[in-house]
Amino acid sequence: MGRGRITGLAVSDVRFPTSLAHHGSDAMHPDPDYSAAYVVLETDAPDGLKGYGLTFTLGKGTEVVVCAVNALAVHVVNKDLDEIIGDFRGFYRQLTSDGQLRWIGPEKGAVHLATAAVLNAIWDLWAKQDRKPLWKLLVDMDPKQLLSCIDFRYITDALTEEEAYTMLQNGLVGKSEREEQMLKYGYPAYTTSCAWLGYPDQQLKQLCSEALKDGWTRFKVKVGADLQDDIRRCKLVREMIGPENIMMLDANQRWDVEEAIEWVNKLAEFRPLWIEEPTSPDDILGHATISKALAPLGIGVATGEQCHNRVIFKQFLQAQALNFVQVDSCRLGSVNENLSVLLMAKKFQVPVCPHAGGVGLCELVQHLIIFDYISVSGSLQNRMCEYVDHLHEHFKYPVVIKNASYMPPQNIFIQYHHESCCQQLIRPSKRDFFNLKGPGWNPVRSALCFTTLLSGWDYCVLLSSILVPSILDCAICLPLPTELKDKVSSSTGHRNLYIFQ
Ligand SMILES: C[C@H](O)[C@@H](O)CC(=O)C(=O)O
Ligand SMILES: [Mg+2]
Repeated sequence: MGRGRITGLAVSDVRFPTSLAHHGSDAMHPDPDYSAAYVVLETDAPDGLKGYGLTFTLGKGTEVVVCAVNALAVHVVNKDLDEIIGDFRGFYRQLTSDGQLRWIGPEKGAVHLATAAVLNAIWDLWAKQDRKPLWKLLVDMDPKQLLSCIDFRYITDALTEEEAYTMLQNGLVGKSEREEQMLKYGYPAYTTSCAWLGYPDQQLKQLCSEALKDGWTRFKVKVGADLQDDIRRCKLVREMIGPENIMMLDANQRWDVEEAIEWVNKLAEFRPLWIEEPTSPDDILGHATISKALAPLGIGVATGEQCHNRVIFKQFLQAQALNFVQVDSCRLGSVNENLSVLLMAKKFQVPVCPHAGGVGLCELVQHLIIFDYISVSGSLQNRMCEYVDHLHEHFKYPVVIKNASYMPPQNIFIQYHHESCCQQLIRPSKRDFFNLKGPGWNPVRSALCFTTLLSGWDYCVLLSSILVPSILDCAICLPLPTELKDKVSSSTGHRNLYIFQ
């Protein structure tokens, strides 16, 4: 029996007000609202099978990506899944080389983010129909079929399909032992959740202390806005984690090239393993200059979360401009394009340490990096996957972290979205409401907040009663306090902030 047909595509603009608690804040994104353009593909399968995919955004602009997803729908709806999977490279090109849409790309920007969300949902369907988690679908896949999903256009001067095939064949040696190892110990991770730039020192110290108790040994610290603040916070973290544990820095594209070199030299005393995104993600030669200048200090350069396609990564690798490849599972053209970057990184012998600072990114990228270890890199040396501790409760199969490692998902599904979860995704949990409090919240203020909903309010947040939390789940419409309203509207950029549908 065939895999059926895609009969419908729905896309939601889902936002979480993480900026109000400074979660995810950095030197260039002080107020991120972790958000997603969330795609649901319906099929004519008798069991009503659906595919779920997302791409990650920071709030404003999600509506643009949603429009782009709808613009791509013409290539997706009424398509036969067997045809897609049977020529996945061709389907990838249909989405990325639409004769008109490519003009607002190509393979970058909102259309490429939208392509990622749609293709992630296709991979979700494939994994579900084969009743395997995505990592296992990829590990078990015949190398020729795996390569048939990749568009090698523009990268054959760095990696040919034949070279990639040889790599995958070589990767068969020791594969089952590495799979056993992953099932037993998981994939090593590092945490960014202790040291977002907007966190006060007290919160940073408390989170570091908790993370150390939980077994974390690798910590990423946000830097780049103020040198003295960076020195103070890096000193604090290094003192908390001790000389043996690993620290990384992340400047989120804040500096010019020379400025980056000078600034990192002044933070070298804290012995960071890498400086992440020291300058523009478009400046490949700039990264090469920084990498060369910092090499004598033993500080590597990492980048990738805003590198929009395989061609950029190809040039970073060819120019020896980075020491750590940080693929973003939802920015590149889904699994298809991520595979090409994993294979190029292997060829250039540069470790992949994926980006995962965003809603849903951990849930997806764990599959890619576990596959990478088992079937491509075969090494854990200088390799680790980012973990951030935000919003996992909204996923039907949230990531499982044990001893600071990603445990391979065992469920048959791709583990990151399910319809009931979709409702949750659209509906922040009480925890998100409490996050809405931001610093200085107290029960008195929440009590003052209680008023009946006046019609015409632009902003409201439906939430269960916070007087008797988790018992009375009656939804009470509440107006947001003015200062919160201003902050939220400034972060969302449009007047009608509604978090529910
Ligand atoms: C705005 C995002 O939270 C960003 O700071 C994440 C990031 O750079 C990372 O996780 O690395
Ligand atoms: Mg980063």
